[in-house]
Amino acid sequence: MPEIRIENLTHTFGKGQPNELTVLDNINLTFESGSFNAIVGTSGCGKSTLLKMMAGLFAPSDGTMKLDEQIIQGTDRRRGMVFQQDAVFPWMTVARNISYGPRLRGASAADQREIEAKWTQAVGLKGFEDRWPRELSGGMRKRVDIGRVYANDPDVLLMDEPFGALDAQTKERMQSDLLDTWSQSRKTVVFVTHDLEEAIFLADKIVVMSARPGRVHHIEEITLPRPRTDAMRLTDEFIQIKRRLWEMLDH
Ligand SMILES: Nc1ncnc2c1ncn2[C@@H]1O[C@H](COP(=O)(O)OP(=O)(O)OP(=O)(O)O)[C@@H](O)[C@H]1O
Repeated sequence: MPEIRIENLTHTFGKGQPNELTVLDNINLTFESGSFNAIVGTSGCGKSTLLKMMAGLFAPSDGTMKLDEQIIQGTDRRRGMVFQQDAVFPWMTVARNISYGPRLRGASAADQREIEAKWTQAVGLKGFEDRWPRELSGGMRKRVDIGRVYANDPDVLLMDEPFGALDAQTKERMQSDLLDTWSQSRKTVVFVTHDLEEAIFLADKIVVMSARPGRVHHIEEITLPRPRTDAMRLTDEFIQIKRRLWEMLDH
């Protein structure tokens, strides 16, 4: 499993123009192979920009971003991205959505059925294979999104507030289920969120960013044991981490 290394990365939108805006300033980060990482910070500190660069959607104005020593350039199936808004195709059933990537790459019908069965089960959608997205709740559509990214078997999962639009209870269920899926394959995950509790519950490492321009303010290693359980959210250790991180954020 690969490691992501970000070195001396700076990004300025509209460089050289009167309205140029430096959103990321000298970022140095390593996301270890197989680790679950979260990025938190106030709105506008550049979290999504950093994640989109890791996806290869655009290049930094300065510095490098490497995956296994190779400079990240352009999008690649090895780096799967889940956005806040679900990207489910409304004209495909749940199963067809999930096997979309492999089908595009020419997987046989038998392989597609196998992938559909594996991932509908893994993301908790068994029994819903033939449903249409319009028949699903927001949480279920998110499950389709995650299943579809996993079905591509990426090495890295980049998640931009994937549960941001869900109610609190659904969100907690999705977090636990995501950890279950992740623990079976240990892909390298980078998860952007506003929600400190979500970051602490999920991650091995939390990057706290400060804004204007976005910089790495602090890195918190989370040593809570795995598997994580909902009861841990109420422990003193958890609450103390949350309080400490909350005080670091620019409010
Ligand atoms: N394509 C773009 N062109 C110009 N400015 C941009 C572009 N994309 C983002 N920005 C600016 O860059 C800054 C960082 O945006 P970004 O979306 O990365 O922040 P964020 O930390 O993810 O915010 P949020 O938590 O609100 O999603 C913002 O000031 C935003 O307006």
